Amino acid sequence: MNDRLRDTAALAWPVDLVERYRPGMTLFASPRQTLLTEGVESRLPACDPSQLAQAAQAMLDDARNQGWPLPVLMGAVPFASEKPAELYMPALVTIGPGTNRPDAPVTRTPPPAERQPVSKVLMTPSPADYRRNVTLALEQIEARQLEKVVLSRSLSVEARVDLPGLMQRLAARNPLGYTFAIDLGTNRHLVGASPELLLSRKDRLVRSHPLAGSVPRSADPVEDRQRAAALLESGKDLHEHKLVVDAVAAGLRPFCRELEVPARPSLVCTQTMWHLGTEIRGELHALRTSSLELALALHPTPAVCGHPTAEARDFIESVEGFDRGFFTGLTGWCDADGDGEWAVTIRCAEVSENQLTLYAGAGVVAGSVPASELAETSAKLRTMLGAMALESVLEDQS
Ligand SMILES: C=C(O[C@H]1C=CC=C(C(=O)O)[C@@H]1O)C(=O)O
Repeated sequence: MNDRLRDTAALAWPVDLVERYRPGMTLFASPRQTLLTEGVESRLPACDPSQLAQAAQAMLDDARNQGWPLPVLMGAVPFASEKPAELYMPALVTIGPGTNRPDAPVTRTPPPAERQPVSKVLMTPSPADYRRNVTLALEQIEARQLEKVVLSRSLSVEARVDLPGLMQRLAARNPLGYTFAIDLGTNRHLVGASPELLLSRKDRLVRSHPLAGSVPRSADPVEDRQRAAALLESGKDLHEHKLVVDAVAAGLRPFCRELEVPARPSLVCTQTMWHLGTEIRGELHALRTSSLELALALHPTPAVCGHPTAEARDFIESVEGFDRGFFTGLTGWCDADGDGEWAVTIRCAEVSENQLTLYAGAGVVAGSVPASELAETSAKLRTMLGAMALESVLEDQS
């Protein structure tokens, strides 16, 4: 085997790869498989965004022609896909089993997060401005300018992050989701634990698992189950969800000879949230359509932007007050055969030396309540804050 690709599937549990992660590497752990990469062989040069998937495929084909057994491209595409993506072919890829193996722990007991002093907490927009943004969105919805828009906020904190420990805790808490740490260069990392699959491709089989319509979990088990049951019956949330499912199905249909779209969503839960989710499966017409091409064809879905897309994007730009960067973009990998997995970049943070920026958003449709959307974004922020013992920063902010 070429020494640039190590396949440890027969030997390792995901635990081994997650524990081996160090800053500067890239980790992408999913129920299907875990990839840990080191070094950068080549970076995809900036190109016309409409040519991104073709440029990526050309780079992977070149590498294969030079004798690599199965070249892989990893990285992240920002929310605004006209901005530069961070996609590269790693020098060394280690592939291990996925996190969804009942016989295999995702991590041994992860090291506990150490409490630490935090300073300079900045929320953009402020909680009051976020509620005001939701009210403005509801006016646009009432005036039929929009049907749905996803509004988010960012939280910057000055704090030091122990990235290896954080990745072990996130992976242990997110065995059915997508745990990632992408090296963005110059000491910056994009890290997260996303519950949402934008697109996965294995041979002709494609899968997408959009989530939309959510409620925070409760510590009281009875109340927790009641909230989940109410979500499944909520007309507002079912409408918010259907907009996403319809868009994903419409995006995949031209590429697929068969597409299965369940009529009703099911419940998906994380440590902090209940979501409505629908798993969509399709069979591709043509094997040359890569996972990256499919993922870019779907992006941005109404789970992160809104409906209609262009109007929602303009509204987000006019009120949100910060650059989303990679948040609500896509993160994952694609190999030279076109197989790959792309998660929606949510429940995430950008980490640099001693600065941390976290993000969370919520879908607004007719019937949304500003205070509930604010509470939903706080609960979503707790995915990352909880894994860093930083939940207290929300106390004065939500
Ligand atoms: C934009 C986020 O969540 C999306 C994904 C799942 C459920 C969502 C919702 O119910 O609003 C959002 O569409 C986020 O977590 O920051």
